[in-house]
Order: sequence, then structure tokens, then C-alpha cells
Amino acid sequence: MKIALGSDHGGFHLKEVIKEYLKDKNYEIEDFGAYDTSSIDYPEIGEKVAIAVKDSVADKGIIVCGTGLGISISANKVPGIRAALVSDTFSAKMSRAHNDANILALGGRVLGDDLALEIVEAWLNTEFEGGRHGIRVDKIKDLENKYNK
Ligand SMILES: O=C[C@H](O)[C@H](O)[C@H](O)COP(=O)(O)O
Repeated sequence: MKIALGSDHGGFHLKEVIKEYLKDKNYEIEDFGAYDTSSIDYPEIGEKVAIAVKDSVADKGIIVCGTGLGISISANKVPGIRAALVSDTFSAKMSRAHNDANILALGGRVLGDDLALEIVEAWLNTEFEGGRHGIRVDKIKDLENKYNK
């Protein structure tokens, strides 16, 4: 599985921690930056990761900013993206099982490294359940079509 990674400066440290963790687990990685702690605006990186997932360059994405808020809001502007901002393992699992989230968003100034990695592990190892949840995700797609004309 290929994972697109991205952060702003506020998420740089955690993004690097996640990158090393995923490499150790033999995931294929594409890193869309930030590449250091210089200030960079989160919409630029959120868009790059979102496009990689939308275009199937990557199977899933993980994005990090200070809170995870700005970068998830940005990524969710790209049609087909369901970026879930998560701070606990239960929500991580549910965002996959019920919402088929294709991007995980984390707050680098919110989470400790260990909890963040537990969340990543839970998120990557939970499958979408489909069924009634598929009907609801289809309705999210209907909303995109309705308002993105
Ligand atoms: O939602 C936005 C993110 O948390 C940003 O990482 C944060 O706003 C960056 O703030 P600053 O430019 O003060 O480091």
C-alpha cells in the first residue's frame, strides 16, 4: 500500500515520526512536504496529498498540521476526499469502518508521538464495512455533485 504524507511546519515533526514508522512497516511512501520547519501554508500541502489520493497516485493519505484542522479542511475541498481529523483510536477505526475516510488528519501540536502512531496503526488496519455505511458515503458524494458545479 502506498501512503501520501504531508504536513505544514506545525506538523513536520510528527509527519517525520510517522514516515519512519511506515517505512519500518514496509509501506511505500510519497512525502509531499514540508521538508523542514520553515513556515509553509497548510492548504498547499493539503491539496497536494488530496490530489495524490484522488488520482490514485497513493492509496491513502496522512496529513498533519498544528491542530490537523486547517489541513483537513483544505483537503476536504477536493472532490472525492474524505479527510478525518482524529485524536483517538476509536474514531480512527470508525472513520474507516463507517466513513471510508481516505485521508487521516492529525494535530502535531495536539498528540504525543506514541498516541499518534497508535491512531495511524488503527486507521490503516480497519476496512470500510460498506452496507448501510456505503449508502451514507454515497450521499456524501451526492452532496459533492450538488454543490461543486
Ligand atoms: O490549522 C492550522 C494549523 O494548526 C497550523 O499548523 C497553524 O495555524 C500554524 O500556525 P503558526 O503559523 O502560528 O505556526
